[in-house]
Amino acid sequence: MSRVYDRVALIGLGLIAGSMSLAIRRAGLAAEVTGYARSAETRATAREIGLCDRICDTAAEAAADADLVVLCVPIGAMGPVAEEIAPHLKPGATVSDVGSVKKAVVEAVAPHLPQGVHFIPAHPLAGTEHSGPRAGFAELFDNRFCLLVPDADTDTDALERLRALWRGMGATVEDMDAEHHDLVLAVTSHAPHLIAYTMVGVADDLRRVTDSEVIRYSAAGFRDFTRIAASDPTMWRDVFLNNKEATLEILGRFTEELFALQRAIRTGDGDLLFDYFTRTRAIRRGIIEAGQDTDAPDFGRVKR
Ligand SMILES: NC(=O)c1ccc[n+]([C@@H]2O[C@H](COP(=O)([O-])OP(=O)(O)OC[C@H]3O[C@@H](n4cnc5c(N)ncnc54)[C@H](O)[C@@H]3O)[C@@H](O)[C@H]2O)c1
Ligand SMILES: O=C(O)C(=O)C[C@]1(C(=O)O)C=C[C@@H](O)C=C1
Repeated sequence: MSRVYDRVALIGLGLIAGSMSLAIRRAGLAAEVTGYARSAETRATAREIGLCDRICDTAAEAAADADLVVLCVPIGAMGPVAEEIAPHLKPGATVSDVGSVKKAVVEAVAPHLPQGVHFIPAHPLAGTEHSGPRAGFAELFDNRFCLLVPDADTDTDALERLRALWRGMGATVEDMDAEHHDLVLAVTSHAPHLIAYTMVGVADDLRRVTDSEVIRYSAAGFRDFTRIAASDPTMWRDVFLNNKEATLEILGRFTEELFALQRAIRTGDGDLLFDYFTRTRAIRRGIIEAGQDTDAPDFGRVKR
């Protein structure tokens, strides 16, 4: 794979930035990857494990001279970080991000960026429940989608280079507009996470009543929920605070369906339950036929 950028700067050194650095270096996509994280402890860990070619003590130092700067911080930190690096950006550089919400990130970041800097938001549909600089691995983006959010004014060369970077990291790249992205992800990622958090919370409340049996005898379905509900609290707090409208819309629909199923159970309406589960099973089979892997945690993986 050939070099796409001379210098890539990653701001925020957790699961996604760590995986990006390893994937970029695996494929030789940049001459140098610099990194910055807010806490001295994270920077020390990143240095110790050789996560990037160079770890900087300020965001400005990491971003200076970079051809691509990727914001890999929680959604709520995107705006302040953009403001901090803005005066140090090289003319012609591209700024991108990996945030799980797009409209709020565009609104928070774009106003800070100077003329002559290209801003192309992105979202790799890949992750795990782990966070921090030790969580990254080079294969995270292999066969996953990465959604880019260009607009009508986006520079085509800058867009092609960012596409080449994500393809080089193993991802399948598609474009989407920010509002549509946030609605789709509210269905496929944000609401499911909230439901998992809730279910594990309910089980935790019940634990006191059932003498820990819900944990001891947790079945596969519940274990999947606990994996998802172990995800980073800061990241997910920021996702919900910044994709409020779409998430509330989907949760409203979810609650209505839940009430309908609840009623069917109470009234013994087996036909309704059977028909409903038949329909949802077909959706699962459709995902598999479309080339996505069968394991729930691999949702988002694509056939190449
Ligand atoms: N985890 C996932 O599954 C996943 C998947 C796709 C996208 N994302 C998005 O990627 C971003 C990063 O997520 P992650 O999973 O890598 O999180 P993470 O917690 O592993 O890493 C975030 C890093 O940002 C640092 N940080 C926080 N605030 C900062 C600030 N103000 N300035 C500099 N550094 C700061 C933290 O110290 C940490 O090192 C989030 O916006 C998230 O929505 C996450
Ligand atoms: O597999 C997981 O642990 C994830 O939650 C990854 C996941 C998802 O919901 O699919 C989480 C948030 C993202 O923004 C992208 C991917």
